[in-house]
Amino acid sequence: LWALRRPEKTQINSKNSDKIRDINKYASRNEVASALSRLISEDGAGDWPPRCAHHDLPSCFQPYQDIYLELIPNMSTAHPTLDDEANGNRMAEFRGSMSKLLAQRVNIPEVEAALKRFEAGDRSAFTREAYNAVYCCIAVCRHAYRWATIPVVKQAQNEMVLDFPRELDAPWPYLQRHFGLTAESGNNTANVLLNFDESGDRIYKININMSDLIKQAEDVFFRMFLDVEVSGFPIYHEMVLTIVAFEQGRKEASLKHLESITGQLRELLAIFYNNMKDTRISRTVWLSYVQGFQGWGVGRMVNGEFDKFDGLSGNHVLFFQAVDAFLGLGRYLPDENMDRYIPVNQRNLCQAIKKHSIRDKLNDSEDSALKQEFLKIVNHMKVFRAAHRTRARPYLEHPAPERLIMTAGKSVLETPQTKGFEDAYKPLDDMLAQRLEVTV
Ligand code: HEM
Repeated sequence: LWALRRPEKTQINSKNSDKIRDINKYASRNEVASALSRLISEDGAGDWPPRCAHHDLPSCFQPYQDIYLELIPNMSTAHPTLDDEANGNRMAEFRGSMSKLLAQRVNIPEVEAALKRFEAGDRSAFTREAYNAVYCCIAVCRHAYRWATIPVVKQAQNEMVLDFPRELDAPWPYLQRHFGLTAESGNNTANVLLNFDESGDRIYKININMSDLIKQAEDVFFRMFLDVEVSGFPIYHEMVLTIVAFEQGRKEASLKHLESITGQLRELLAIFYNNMKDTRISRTVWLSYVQGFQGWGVGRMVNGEFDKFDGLSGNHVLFFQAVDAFLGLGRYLPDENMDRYIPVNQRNLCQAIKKHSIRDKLNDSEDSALKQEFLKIVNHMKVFRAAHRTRARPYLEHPAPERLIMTAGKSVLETPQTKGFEDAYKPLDDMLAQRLEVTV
């Protein structure tokens, strides 16, 4: 019956409507507009950031949401212990309860049949916004099972391969195929961007019964990533207009659009400057309570070699990839990581932006105003990268004796040979320094 009640919405009904119409108008003539239009209609379910129908899940997926919401209050503890056995017991208990409830309530053949119908193009089964909600839900359930206790503890970090309940494995390949990704872990789109409903409330929180300090750190941290894409959208629109105007020889108009990007970029980066600080996101709790859930660090043996997947990183964020492409800079992530963690429509958008980047077509004498404007954007990005580098470190440096040194995006950094934080963190800090250096 629910199939009858949920026709796919094609109508655009958001504050972005005018811009979306504009983008669609250029889509047949311009590759960047076409890639953006596709991202909006497919991954975004008609908008960007993507729409997500968390309160309207197809019935066979409802148990996953119920189980997450039922179990998650038990996941965090205010008193992490260094006792390996006690931690092992906590993990076993959480995983045991989750496996049991999933087995009792989820009907795997129904789940797979619904995903198969969607894959075959049948949108009567569920809408794109419901599909987005399913993606987020299964991804966060997998991450909850992966860590089983927050703060993340060494026992979980030391696992190399982890068997997931069938209910969590069966839908994953369909979802990853749909978004054009290969990782067994979640990613910034699945776990963070899609984790908001239409009113902007975050659905799958991590620390339910913890202190206000922890809850605020969690809320503010994840909200930043949504807000970056909210402010990013009008910039993507202006990127299209800058490129289209330039390609049509309307350089004055192109400059106006570029100037608009510079102004909006300043506001977007303020989201980062205003929030990534101790008073908003406490350094005393971020590492232990906020970051760990989004890590991964397990994998599988492939042809005798261990293949490990990583968790989430700011490097997944579409906006920064798009700006780099617009500036004509090389990519930060290697191909393998793009294919694993970045949805294909986001990859294609950045590729189209890079291909049509107008910066290297500018002529010294005629286009100096455009050149100058691009330099302003470069400077904003340099300031962001320098600030990100100095602000990230104290969060990662904070003591968390229950765990090994780890970032969510690069997994455990520590080996028996590692000599403390400096030593473990150096390669990552070097990557950030290197990225700052190539931002020219
Ligand atoms: C406490 C919070 C944060 C920490 C500890 C942190 C740490 C790091 C580290 C170590 C890297 C390099 C390794 C990697 O690629 O994964 C990185 C990359 C990156 N992070 Fe963060 N990050 C934080 C928050 C953020 C936020 C809020 C954003 C954006 C809204 C962000 C955006 C990026 C980007 C775009 C990169 C790729 C490198 C670049 O483009 O310069 N990070 N982060």
